[in-house]
Amino acid sequence: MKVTVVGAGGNVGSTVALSIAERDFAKEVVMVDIEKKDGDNTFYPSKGRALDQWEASPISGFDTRLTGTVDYEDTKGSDVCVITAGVPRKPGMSRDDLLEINSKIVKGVTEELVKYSPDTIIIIVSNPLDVMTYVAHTASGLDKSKVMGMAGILDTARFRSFLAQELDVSPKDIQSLLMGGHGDTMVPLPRYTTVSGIPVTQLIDKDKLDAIVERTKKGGGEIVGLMGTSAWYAPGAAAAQMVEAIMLDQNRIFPCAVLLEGEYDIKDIFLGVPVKLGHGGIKEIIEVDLDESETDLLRASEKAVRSTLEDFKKLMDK
Ligand SMILES: NC(=O)c1ccc[n+]([C@@H]2O[C@H](COP(=O)([O-])OP(=O)(O)OC[C@H]3O[C@@H](n4cnc5c(N)ncnc54)[C@H](O)[C@@H]3O)[C@@H](O)[C@H]2O)c1
Ligand SMILES: O=C(O)C[C@H](O)C(=O)O
Repeated sequence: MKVTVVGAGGNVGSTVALSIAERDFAKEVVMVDIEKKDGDNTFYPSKGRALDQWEASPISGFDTRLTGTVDYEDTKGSDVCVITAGVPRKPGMSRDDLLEINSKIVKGVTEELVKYSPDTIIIIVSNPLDVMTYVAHTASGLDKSKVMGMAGILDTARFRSFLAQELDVSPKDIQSLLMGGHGDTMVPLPRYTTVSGIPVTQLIDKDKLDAIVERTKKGGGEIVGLMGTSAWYAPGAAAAQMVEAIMLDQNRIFPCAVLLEGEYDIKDIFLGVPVKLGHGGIKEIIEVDLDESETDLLRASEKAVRSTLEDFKKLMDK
């Protein structure tokens, strides 16, 4: 029950680590980041954040050991590794603008991780998400069931939280599905959204629902506009939920970015679809019926991700 989080000296990574610790199912969370120089000083953000979080254990009541490091040897034998290493976007940027810098980081980090944990499961968080998951899969040599991207849980959580606010109901009672890439072309699916089993379309006007769908698609950008950098609380909780589902073999159904090989008539890219998560990683890709307009939206999202993937391949050829 060992988890590694790389990029854990930063915002999302440290939140993933704390969220895992607070759930108290893992024995150990190793937090990796690089050292930072400032003049004559050298700082170790992953060690600092790990120590600060471990000091919260008596108050929050968890046993999960949090340790910080810059040495991959300490990650040896990890069951699950979460990669949040990379640069977040700033206002005016798209996630795709991070392609060049983050692909180098994710490739390097993945190679280090599999050196010490050749059977691990990898969850990618770094953006642009769908292509970074492709990069990690290629660099790791791991089976496709063991490499996945976190985005759909976050995006559906945004959709669910906005609906809960509009309907004045508990967010816990809203279930939803969302597919496609983690960008503005993502495809929230109101037809697969219910409030305790009641189709949401029966509870809310079409205009209001359409506005909430649009807000969800731009949910990441809304936070960037407010903070000058991207979100971490909801993304951190979402990645921790995936780790928990895998390690406790919960067989939970979540939308995750996975390698498609013909499912939904899509091949050779990572894209968000519903999957069953448990021991071993992705146990099953679930194919749901989509109507014509939903299929068109998924195709458009596939096209957008494919275009970023082509850009990545061109970078590799340079
Ligand atoms: N998938 C999602 O839904 C989602 C949500 C939020 C953020 N993100 C992405 O997650 C990434 C991290 O965001 P953040 O807000 O935590 O940024 P951050 O700057 O706070 O943290 C990133 C950390 O990565 C570290 N890092 C950089 N290069 C590294 C390397 N080679 N090895 C180890 N660590 C390295 C940095 O030192 C930094 O501490 C960004 O790419 C962001 O776009 C994705
Ligand atoms: O929006 C971003 O750049 C970060 C992340 O993908 C998000 O959706 O919050």
